[in-house]
Amino acid sequence: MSFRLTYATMYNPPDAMHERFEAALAHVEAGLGAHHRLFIDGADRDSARHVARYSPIDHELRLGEFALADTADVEAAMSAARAAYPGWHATPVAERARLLHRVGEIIEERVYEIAAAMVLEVGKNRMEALGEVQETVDFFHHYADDFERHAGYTHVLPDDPIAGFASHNASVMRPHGVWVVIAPFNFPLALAGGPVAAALVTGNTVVLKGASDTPWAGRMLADCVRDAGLPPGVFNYLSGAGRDIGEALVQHPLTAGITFTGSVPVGRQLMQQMAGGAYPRPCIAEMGGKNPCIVTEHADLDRAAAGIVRSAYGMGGQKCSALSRLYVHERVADALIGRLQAQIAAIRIGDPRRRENWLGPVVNATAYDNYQRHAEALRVAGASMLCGGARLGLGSAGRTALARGYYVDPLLAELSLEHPLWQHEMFLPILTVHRYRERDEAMRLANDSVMGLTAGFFGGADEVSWFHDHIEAGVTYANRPQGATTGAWPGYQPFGGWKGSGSTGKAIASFYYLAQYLREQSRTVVE
Ligand SMILES: NC(=O)c1ccc[n+]([C@@H]2O[C@H](COP(=O)([O-])OP(=O)(O)OC[C@H]3O[C@@H](n4cnc5c(N)ncnc54)[C@H](O)[C@@H]3O)[C@@H](O)[C@H]2O)c1
Ligand SMILES: N[C@@H](CCC=O)C(=O)O
Repeated sequence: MSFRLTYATMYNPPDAMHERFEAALAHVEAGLGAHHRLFIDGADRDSARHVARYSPIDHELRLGEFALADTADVEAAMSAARAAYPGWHATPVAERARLLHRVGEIIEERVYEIAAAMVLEVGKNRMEALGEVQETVDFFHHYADDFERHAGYTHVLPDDPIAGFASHNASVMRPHGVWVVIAPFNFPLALAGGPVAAALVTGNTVVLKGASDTPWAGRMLADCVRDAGLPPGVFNYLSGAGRDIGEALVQHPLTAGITFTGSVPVGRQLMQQMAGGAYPRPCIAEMGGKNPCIVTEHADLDRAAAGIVRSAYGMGGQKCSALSRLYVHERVADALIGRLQAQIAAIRIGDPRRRENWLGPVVNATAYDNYQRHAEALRVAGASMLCGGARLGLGSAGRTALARGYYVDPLLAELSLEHPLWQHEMFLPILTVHRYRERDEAMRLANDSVMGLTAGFFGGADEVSWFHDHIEAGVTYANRPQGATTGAWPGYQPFGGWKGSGSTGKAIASFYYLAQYLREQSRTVVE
């Protein structure tokens, strides 16, 4: 079987992938410092303000100058998207799908260059970056195929049973208009590209806003959409701060619907705003996680340790799916913790441009300071610090090679259950552990969160259905060493949260996803 990159296969790629990545990285680094603009109405557009951005790998590594959109740019993008809407939703489904497949092909042609830029911009390692770009490709193809497979969701229904009349019925799904996509920093391409593809194939036009820390990824997506030849105004890209242009987009009268991916507080605020106004407008909000894993006394502990370390510390814990709460049966707790300590000690931390480094920096100074704050809170609370707790980069007494970036040690701590950090999404490489006695206690604790995104389980095969029946989470994994709670891939694992982690109960790339970008019209015509 030939190699197919997913988050589950990325641990063992062929050498050729590394070689191609390294060539692309050299090419991207040679072009650093360029000026990046917005993309509105089919054209690159300069803005009144710009910001110089630096890499979290090295605070002196200047990535480039990035446009900061203002309210005039918001107006221009919204007007362009509104003007393009009638033509785009009248475009036959097959043509829209063809154009989206073309975007997917272009992203795939650029997979190494885009991944190299994302290593620099986000600080993720090369395989995580390559995975994210390939995931974006798959989103474009998946949604284009899915919409065609559903024949645009049009259903002809039986004629009314009325004597003397031919009364024909149909259910037709129609787009909403201008769809705003607001993306997070941690998957700035995939979690922009996925919703953009879904909104476009269903006939909406789009204004995308990237996160403040990651304007480059969104701009690279805009390049691919532009080069695929979508009509002007169908897709528009803005970069800038949430509080400025994010709010302006949400409050804009032309905004017909939103897909937001980000933190719980912001998501809930946007949901309220979208429910207010003249009438409620759809808001797909994919939000945070505080994801648990249960390990029973029947678990394969080597498998468990591998899955736990990958999910708690991969990408520095900066995944909504990251594992942050571990509940282990007391009879196997010491054995598991010993394995975790050994694996954590073997993690290579450092410049993620280098093949050998698995863990790069956290994304910015705020995350770096939060790590110190949380580590200190754990110490003050008397937690048993089993691994880590130190900052290794900027301003620390740490290793010189790391001293210019936001590097931190993976932290593992045994913590009393009363501590508030069991409830708080830290979004950092920090895992807290509790030893339980009764399986039901572990389940009660795992479900003791307002969030319910992903959950992991390691135990006997005869315990798996108990886990599935009782866990309150939208994405579940049993006995998976490739990732206890992380690593969903379009077409394999639909991805969406329960409780406070998601607003719709329908997962990304699921059978039910695209319908959320449409509104139903019942049509009765009497001859
Ligand atoms: N459920 C999922 O699929 C998923 C996926 C990735 C990330 N996340 C979550 O995202 C968070 C990390 O990402 P982040 O730090 O970028 O999140 P964030 O909530 O800080 O920002 C997300 C986006 O919202 C924008 N924004 C912020 N305030 C806004 C406002 N008032 N109005 C409009 N837009 C605003 C930001 O600029 C950014 O583009 C974590 O909580 C993580 O769990 C969830
Ligand atoms: N899709 C990714 C998580 C995205 C959120 O940050 C995973 O499944 O690990």
